[in-house]
Amino acid sequence: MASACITVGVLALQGAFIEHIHMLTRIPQVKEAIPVRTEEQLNSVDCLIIPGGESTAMALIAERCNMLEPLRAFVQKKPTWGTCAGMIMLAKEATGAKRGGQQLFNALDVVVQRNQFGSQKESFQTKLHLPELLGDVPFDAVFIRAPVIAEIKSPKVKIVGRLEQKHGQTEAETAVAVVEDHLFATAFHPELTNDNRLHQFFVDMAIKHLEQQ
Ligand SMILES: NC(=O)CC[C@H](N)C(=O)O
Repeated sequence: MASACITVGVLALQGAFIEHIHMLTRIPQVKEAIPVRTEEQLNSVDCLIIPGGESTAMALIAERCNMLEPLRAFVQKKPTWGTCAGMIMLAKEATGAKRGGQQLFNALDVVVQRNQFGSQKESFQTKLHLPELLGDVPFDAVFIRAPVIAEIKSPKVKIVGRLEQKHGQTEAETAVAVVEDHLFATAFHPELTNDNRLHQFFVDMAIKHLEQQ
């Protein structure tokens, strides 16, 4: 595959997908960034971003559109980045899920805790260092009713970002960004800043993974 041309899909069933598409238009290696709502669109992309929003709603819509199984199959193999609600969807397990449980895409071998910081008004912005991904320059991370990684279930999961300060009940050092093989997950919303370095990281990661296939 020529490394200057991948098609990135952004799951567009619910949530902040437009913002991701705007960020991706600034990445030179992205040939096209498309909203994904159908199986046909999913089959046409090289990698996928699952945006923030509301994971319970996203799961219900995915089920209603017959997208649950195609998405589960996709994320097993293809590079995928889940942000906030997208991170919850990517996980194998979520605590604080709605009563009766909620459908997940079951790929990332972690337990996520939903709504770790409380309600919308407990949203906050904080600087995070992600040294393996971004070197020394911190990233302004926006947390909106955000989850955290509560438990890591496999040695393949690498923590690449941790909270630097305590927030309410949540301790400093809590994991908020992880990589596992072809999967990347962040508890915050990188598409709501002007900083596209994490989008660049994901595109580079996806290209590397696809070249190894
Ligand atoms: N900003 C977000 O994506 C919030 C996630 C939401 N609290 C959920 O459980 O799905």
